[in-house]
Amino acid sequence: MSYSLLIQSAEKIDWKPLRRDLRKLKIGSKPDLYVKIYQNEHETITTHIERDQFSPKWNFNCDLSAVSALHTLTFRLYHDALGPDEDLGHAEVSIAMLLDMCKASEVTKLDIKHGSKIRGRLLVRLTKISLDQAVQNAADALSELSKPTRPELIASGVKGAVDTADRIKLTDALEGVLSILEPIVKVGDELTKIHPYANAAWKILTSVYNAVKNEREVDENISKLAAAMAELYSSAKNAGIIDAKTASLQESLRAITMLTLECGNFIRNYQGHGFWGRLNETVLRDAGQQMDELTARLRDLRSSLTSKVAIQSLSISIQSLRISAEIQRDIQGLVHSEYLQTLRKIAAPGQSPNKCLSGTRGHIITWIVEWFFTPSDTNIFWLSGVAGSGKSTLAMSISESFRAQQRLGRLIYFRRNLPAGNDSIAVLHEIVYGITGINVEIKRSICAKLAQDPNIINAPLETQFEELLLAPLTSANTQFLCGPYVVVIDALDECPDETRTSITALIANYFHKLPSAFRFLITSRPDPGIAELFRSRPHSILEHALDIKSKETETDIHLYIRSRLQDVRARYRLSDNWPPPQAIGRLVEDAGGLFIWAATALNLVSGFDPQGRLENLLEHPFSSSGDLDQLYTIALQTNPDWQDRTFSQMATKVLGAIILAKDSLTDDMIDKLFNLNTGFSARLLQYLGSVVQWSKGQPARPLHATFGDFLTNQTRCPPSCFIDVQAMSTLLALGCLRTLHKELRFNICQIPSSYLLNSEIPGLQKRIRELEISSPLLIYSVQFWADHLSMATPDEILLSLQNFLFERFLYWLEVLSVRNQVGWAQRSLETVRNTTWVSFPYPL
Ligand SMILES: Nc1ncnc2c1ncn2[C@@H]1O[C@H](COP(=O)(O)OP(=O)(O)OP(=O)(O)O)[C@@H](O)[C@H]1O
Repeated sequence: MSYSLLIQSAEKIDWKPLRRDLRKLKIGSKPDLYVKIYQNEHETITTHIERDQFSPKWNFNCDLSAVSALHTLTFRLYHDALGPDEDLGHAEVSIAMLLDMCKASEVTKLDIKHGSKIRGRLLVRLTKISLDQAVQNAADALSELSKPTRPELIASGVKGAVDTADRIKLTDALEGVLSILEPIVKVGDELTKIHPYANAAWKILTSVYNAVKNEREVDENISKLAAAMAELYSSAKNAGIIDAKTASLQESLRAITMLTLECGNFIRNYQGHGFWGRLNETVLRDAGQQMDELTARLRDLRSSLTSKVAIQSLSISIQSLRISAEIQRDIQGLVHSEYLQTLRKIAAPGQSPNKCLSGTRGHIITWIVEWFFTPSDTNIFWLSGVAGSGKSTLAMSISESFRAQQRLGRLIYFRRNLPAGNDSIAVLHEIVYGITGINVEIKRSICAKLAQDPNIINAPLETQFEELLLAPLTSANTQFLCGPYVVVIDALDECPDETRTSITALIANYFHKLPSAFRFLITSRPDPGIAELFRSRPHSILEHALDIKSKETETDIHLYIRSRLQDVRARYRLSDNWPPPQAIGRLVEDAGGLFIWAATALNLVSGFDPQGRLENLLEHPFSSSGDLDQLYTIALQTNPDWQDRTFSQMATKVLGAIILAKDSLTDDMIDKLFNLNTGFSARLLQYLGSVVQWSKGQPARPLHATFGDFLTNQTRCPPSCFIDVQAMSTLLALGCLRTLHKELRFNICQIPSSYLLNSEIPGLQKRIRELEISSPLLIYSVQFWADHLSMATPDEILLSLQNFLFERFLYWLEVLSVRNQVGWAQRSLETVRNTTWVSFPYPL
């Protein structure tokens, strides 16, 4: 029996982040919610994510089939930023019961419970689809697709005529699509959000068209796929979508061009001009399945267009179709996920990069997207660029667009203050984990390897690369990989020295061995070590440096500044003739092609008194364009007290804690750490909104890594705010020690989680979680001690701290009633003693 399920929305979800989750979340953000649906505990389908909402509206439709109406449906609610391991709550109901509930009122409400607490309500609707209806749907679709476009040729019955007719049908359909796509491509930059996809789709279809024009044999099904594409375009044209005057129509057009890109790519591969290798029986069977899927997606999109359904649900239906088909095939999903949990993950910092402002970077995005879609032996694109030129933002946009197309689009990004442990194995595992989502065969093969040899995850890199990545991707059953699948590694230069070399070597020496359908985008500053290794592989690595002096960059920065100033004007209700006409041009000139300059300048202007701030900025004589140091100096001096020596000494400590600490600290914690007057850090930070992300009571973080570069470099930064890393580290360490002593007198403390989370002592983790009540500063202090102290302080202090910590371990064990585990405590202390003390973010 088939059912149609609608996950409409959720009513105000009652959720607050736990302290342990804070570092994964953006300050003040609302949750990014999605729902996973399980049928009798088997994961069946997942909605898309509705970001930043307590009352998300998914309007997500899907079909379910179930053997029995007694099957249970479980709806689990997740927050994307917290990962898939723990849900926020769930609702459970049998199919029969839900059908009954939906009879009375179309949409019904289900309580989402977390333990005994009701977190909110989920609005869903379940209806039966009758067999007749399903058969009728299928028959309609079939008859529509089988309509011959050239009846006279089909009817002629001459041998070979079917091939010829199919070729004509295919070329006709392609001509039809191309003639509609061409004007979109020509309009170009006006439709910048659509343009990269339309352009790439147009190029692929043109190459397919040129190739099939002269081919004798064309598969009948390929002609049907092309016909469905042509019909979609003709409907879109009739519905006025091709002219795309409004934002929602542009979204429709984007969905259409993305799907066209998929279809064009598929036809090209099928006809033997793309990524696939030899066509064997397995490949053909999989291709047939994929062809049916694509044809169905085209048909769905078309019928949605004609019934004028909002485009949001269109793109959702595209996604759901693909996801549901994959998931349905993977009946062992739950078992597999157990094995996959053993893979290591890159510890990602809370703050992910932003995406490019719509309309900017169109040229380079088009170029990279096209490059990804063009088969070649070179499978790594290395995008280098100076600090603040916009690499991370570009990386985020590209990975997002490939993720949305279900082409992996995995983004791995490094930031200086990341905890240790992001080494080449973690990167490899992250990719292995990512590729399990591509194809069930790959997932099975990786899980089988992990099941058969659980210790593989501790084997040398080469063995793991071959067995966990290369073998699953090149095995007979997985040759059919319709690339490109894209992995983006951002800010490679921000890995600490000891891991950067090994990760760069992994990329340079191993990635080229992967099937050509796997493409990598690596971004970094032009670091000499990275450059040397990458340039030794010219056949597999294409290098491109972001040009900050180019006309395109200037135009993009112009657009960015204009758009942000418009926002400021609207926010402060300024007059229509603000900003003055020369202002934008002058800011663009001063930015000198550096996005970070423009972003910081606009942060400054958008704070208090934008008119005055803009005037100040325009009056300032910058010695050269893109002079970030002067801009940062201006940003600091928005607080007039910097002239005062005592103030500047205290303020430098606060900035030092923000720049150097691995874990972000709140204003209160910083005050305590340095024994400052309560509220000093908060008063300082409220002036620094253009360079530090912070709000009262929340952890403070530098908005960009270049701010730390500036403050810690004596030649760039004024003496009053220069941070001497070595001296500041000692101060921080001593501050931690002092605070630790003070706090210990009052609090039940917590053992540093990094030592205990892997503990073998039964029940200990649970006890620790229960005790997670005391002082975040204490936790920070101990972790800080463990991570940093020995680098900056003399041996005696280190030794006394180690002994001190040992005492504390004993104390904690007592608190946790596991005192007899002294042996374990001693081992932990050994771990502490043997820790390599080199994980400091800045070289000392
Ligand atoms: N296309 C864009 N649209 C909107 N904002 C952008 C764009 N490019 C960059 N920015 C802004 O400029 C700032 C700097 O960009 P980004 O962090 O991407 O530079 P980067 O080259 O990665 O710097 P670094 O080498 O220091 O890591 C970002 O904070 C971002 O907000």
